[in-house]
Amino acid sequence: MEGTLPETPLTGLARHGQSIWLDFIRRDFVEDGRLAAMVKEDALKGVTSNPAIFEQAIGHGAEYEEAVQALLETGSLTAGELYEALAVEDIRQACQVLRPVFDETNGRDGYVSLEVSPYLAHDSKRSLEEARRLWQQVDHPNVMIKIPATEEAIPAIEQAIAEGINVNVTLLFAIGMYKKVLEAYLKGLETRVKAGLPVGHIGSVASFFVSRIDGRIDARIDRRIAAEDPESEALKALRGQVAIANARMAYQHYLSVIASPRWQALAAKGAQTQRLLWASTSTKDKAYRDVLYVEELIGTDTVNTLPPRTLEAFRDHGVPEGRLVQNVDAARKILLEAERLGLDLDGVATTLLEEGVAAFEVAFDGLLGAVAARREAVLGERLMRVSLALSGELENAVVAAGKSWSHDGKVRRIWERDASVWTNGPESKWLGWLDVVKNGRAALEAYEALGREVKERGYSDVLLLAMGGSSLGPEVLEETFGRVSGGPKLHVLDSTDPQQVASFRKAIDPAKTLFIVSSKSGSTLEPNILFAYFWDQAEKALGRSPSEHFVAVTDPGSSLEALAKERGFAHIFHGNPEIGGRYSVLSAFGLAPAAAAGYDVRALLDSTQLMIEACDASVPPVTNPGVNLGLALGVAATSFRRDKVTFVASQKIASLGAWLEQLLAESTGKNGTGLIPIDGEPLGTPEVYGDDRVFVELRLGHEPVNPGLKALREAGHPVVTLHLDDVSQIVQAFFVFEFATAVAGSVLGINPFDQPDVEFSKVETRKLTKAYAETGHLPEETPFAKDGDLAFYADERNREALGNGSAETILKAHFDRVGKNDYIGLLAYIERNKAHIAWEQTVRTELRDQLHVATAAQFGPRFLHSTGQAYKGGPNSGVFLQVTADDAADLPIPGHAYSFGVVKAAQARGDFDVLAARGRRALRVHIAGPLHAGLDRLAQLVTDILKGA
Ligand SMILES: O=C(CO)[C@@H](O)[C@H](O)[C@H](O)[C@H](O)COP(=O)(O)O
Ligand SMILES: O=C[C@H](O)COP(=O)(O)O
Repeated sequence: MEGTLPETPLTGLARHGQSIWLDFIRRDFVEDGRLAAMVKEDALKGVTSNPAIFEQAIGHGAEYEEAVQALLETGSLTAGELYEALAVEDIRQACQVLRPVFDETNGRDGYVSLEVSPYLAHDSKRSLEEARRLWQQVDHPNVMIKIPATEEAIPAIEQAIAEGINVNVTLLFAIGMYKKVLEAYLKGLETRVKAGLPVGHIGSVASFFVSRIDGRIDARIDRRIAAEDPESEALKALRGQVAIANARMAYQHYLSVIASPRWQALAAKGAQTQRLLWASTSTKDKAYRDVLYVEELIGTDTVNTLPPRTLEAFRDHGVPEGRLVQNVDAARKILLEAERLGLDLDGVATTLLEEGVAAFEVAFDGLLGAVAARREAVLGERLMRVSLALSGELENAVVAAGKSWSHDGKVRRIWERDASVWTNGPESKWLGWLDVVKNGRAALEAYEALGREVKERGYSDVLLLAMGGSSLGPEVLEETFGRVSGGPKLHVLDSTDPQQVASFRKAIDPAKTLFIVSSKSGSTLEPNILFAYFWDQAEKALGRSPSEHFVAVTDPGSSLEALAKERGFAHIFHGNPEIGGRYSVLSAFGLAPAAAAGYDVRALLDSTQLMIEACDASVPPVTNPGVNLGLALGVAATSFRRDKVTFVASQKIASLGAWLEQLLAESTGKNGTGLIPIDGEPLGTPEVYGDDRVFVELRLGHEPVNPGLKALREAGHPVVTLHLDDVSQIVQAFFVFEFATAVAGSVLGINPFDQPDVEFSKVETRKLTKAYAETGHLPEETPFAKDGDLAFYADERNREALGNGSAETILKAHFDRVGKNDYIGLLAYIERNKAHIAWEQTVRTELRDQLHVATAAQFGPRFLHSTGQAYKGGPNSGVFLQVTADDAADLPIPGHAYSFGVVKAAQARGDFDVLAARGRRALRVHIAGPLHAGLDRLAQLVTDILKGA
C-alpha cells in the first residue's frame, strides 16, 4: 500500500515503525469517503474514539437526527440504547474502511476503538461485561474496546484479553500503572496459551497520554517561578520536558519486556506485542511546536493517534525521525530532576487519571443528554415534558446536585435497586414499580379479557371500593378519561361517611354493577366494610349470590384473596408485593379498574414506557425528567425551606393533584422532614404567598401560560411545569412523579417507601372500633368548650394553648398559632360533595390570603391514607382544624356491630389522638345539629377572626 503513496512527512513515519491513527470519528466523515481518502493518502492505519469525540459528533452533527428518527421507528429506545446504536454503527462503518489495512498488516493495524462507559471506570465486573457486549455488538475483528487504566480495571483487562477481545487500554499517565497493564496483557495471553487457544489474532495497545502531563507540570513550574522559587532556573529547564521523558521511559519498559524470555515464549506462539499508543498528542501550549508530541515520540512498534489538526500540521511540516530512543539518559535525568524539585509526577498522574475519567463522564453526560434531547424532539408530542423555572440560587444548587448524582452514579443505582441511594434500609424491596410496563404487558390479556367481560355482561357501572393507593390512581383515570362510549361508569368510593356511602349506593343499580374490592394488604378496614355493605346490597338486588359481580385486586396471600376465593369472586388480580400502594397505579391496582372501565390498557402501558425510557439510567440528571424534577423538589425543601409543593392544574387533569398529594406526602413526610403537597388551592397574587412554595403546574395541551403563574415566576417563586400534550399522557405524569419522589426522598435522606404514621392511625382506629364492638359505644370524651352547636375537643396540651372561651376566642387562639412557613390543614370528616368542597375552598382561601400560609383542604377518612402521613410524621409546621359532625343518618354494616358512622367517628378520634401524640397544633370542632348551619357559622367565625387579625 505504502509503495504507491505520495511521500509526505506523515507517510514517512512508517519507515520508523510508527503507525498513525486518527483521533476522530463522525458519521459523514466516514460515509463521504474522507476517512478512506486518509487511509489511502496518509497511510492512516487506525481510528480512536472516546466519549468526548462522540459528544462532538453526535451532540452537534445534524446528520444524526435522521438516524435517531429511523432508530425510533424500529421501536422505543432509551438514550443509552440510541447512543450505543449510533456509535456502534459508526464504528462498524469505520471498521469496514480500515479492514483492508487490518488484512494487509495481518491484524497489526487497521483498528477502530470504542470506549466503555466512563462511569464503569472503577467497576471491574461491569467494565468487563460492557467490553464483552460492545465487542459482540460491533462484531468486527478489527474493533478495539477501550478500557480506562484504573486499578479496578486491571483484572477486567486481563480477562478481556484472555477471552480474545482486542483491548485499547486508555488514560495511562504513570509508568507504574503502565507496567501493571502490560503485565495484565501478558497474563491474559498466557491464560489463552495454557488453554490451548490461539493468541496471534489479538491486538492491543496501551494509550499513554502525553500533553496533559506537561499541562499540569508546566503550570506548577510557572507558579513556582512566579513565586520566585530559589530553584527557578532548574524548574524553567524542565518546562515542556517531563511528558516526553515520561513517555520515553515507558517505551524503555516496553523494550525490556519484549526482550524478556517470558515474552519470547508468547511471541513464539504468534502473540503480537501490546504497542504503546501516544494519545493526547496535540500541543496545548502555543509556545511549543504544534507537532512536538509527534516528532519526539517516533519509534519502532508504536502508534500515535492524532486529532485532525495535528495530523494536518505534521503532514505539512513534521520531521519524521526516530527520536524515541534518543536521549534516554537525558529522559531519566529529567524525571529524577522533576522528583528532586518536588514536581510530584506520580501525584500528577493520579490526578490526571481521575480528572480524565471525570472529563469523559462530563462528555458522556453531554453526549447522552444530546441524544436524549434528540429522542425527545423525535418523539415530539408523544412524550410529556418537564421544565423548571427556578431562581438563580436554587437553579445552581439543583445543577450542583445533578453533577453529584452523575458522579455518584445514583440514577444507575436506583435502576439497580441499590438501597444505599436512600437509607440502606429495605428500599430495594419496594422498587417493583420500575418494571410496571414489563409486568403489565405480561398480564395484558387478563386485563383485556376483563374489559370484554364487562361489555358482554352489559354492566352499567363499575364501583371500586378502596382507599389511598388503591383508590386515588383509578380516580384520576376516571376523572381524566371519563366514560367510554357504550362502556360502564367507573365510580371510586373511598369513604366511611354514611351519607357518602348512601349517595354512591343511590348512583348505581347493584344488579348491573361490577364491584371491585381493592386492597393491597387486604386488611384495610374501609374496603372490607364497604365490601360487606355492597355484597349485601347486590345479594338483595339479585336475589342470589352476587359472586360473579365481584372482583378482587390484592397482593398474593392476603385475607382479601382468601375471602374472594371463599365467596367465589369472578376474578382475583394480583398486585406486586414489591410495589407500595401509592406507586401501584400502573400495576393491577390501576390497570384492572382501567380495563373494567373500557380504557385501552395496552396504550396506557406503551405511553408509560416512553417516560420510563426518558428516566433511564443512561439519561444524565439534567436531561432526565424524573431526576431533575426530584432534585428540584428535594433541594428546594432541604436547602431553601420551600417545602410546600403547590399544584396548579389545567381543569381536565386536575384530579392528578389528589394522587400526587398521597405520593409526595406519604413518601417523604416522615422523620420530621418532607414535602407538603398543596392541592386545589386557588391561585392567588404573589403577595398572598410566603417564600416556602414550589409551584407545580400541570398544563394540558396548548393552553397559554397561566398569567397567575407567570406573575409568581416573576416574583421569584420556583415554577415547575409538567406539560402534557393530551390526557393520555397522565400515565407518564404518574411515572415521572414516582421517579421524582424517589429522588427527592434520597435528597431528604429518608426511606420514601414506608408510611409508619398511616399504620399508627390505623392501629388507633382499630382499638376504638374494637372497644365499640365490645361495649356498644366509643369511649366517652368531653368537649373542653361548647358554643351553641359547636363543641371543641383537644388533648391537654392543645387545650392549654387555646383556653376555653367562646368559639371565636378558641378559633382565634388556634389560628394565632400559625407562623411563617407553617401550613393549615382543614380535616373535615363529612361527605365529600360539591357543597362541602366549596366550603373548604372558601375557608382555606381566606386563611391563605390573610395569614399568607399554605392551606390543605381534606376530607376524612380519605386523607388518612394519603397526606395524613406527612401531617403526623413530617415537619411540625401544620396547624390542623378537624371538623366532625353528627350524622344525619347512619348506615349499618352487615355482619358488624358498628355502623359506618361509628367507624368514621373512630377514625376522626384515632387521627386526632395521633396528631396530639406527635405534638401537633390541632383542634377538633364538632358540629351538632344541622351540618349546613354549623359549617356556615364556622366559616363566618373564620371571616370575623381574620378581619380582626
Ligand atoms: O485514548 C485515546 C486513544 O486510545 C484517545 O482517543 C484519547 O482519548 C485522546 O487522545 C485524548 O483524550 C485527547 O486528549 P487531549 O488532547 O484532550 O489532552
Ligand atoms: O395507600 C394505601 C391505603 O392505606 C390502602 O391500603 P391497602 O391497599 O392495603 O388497602
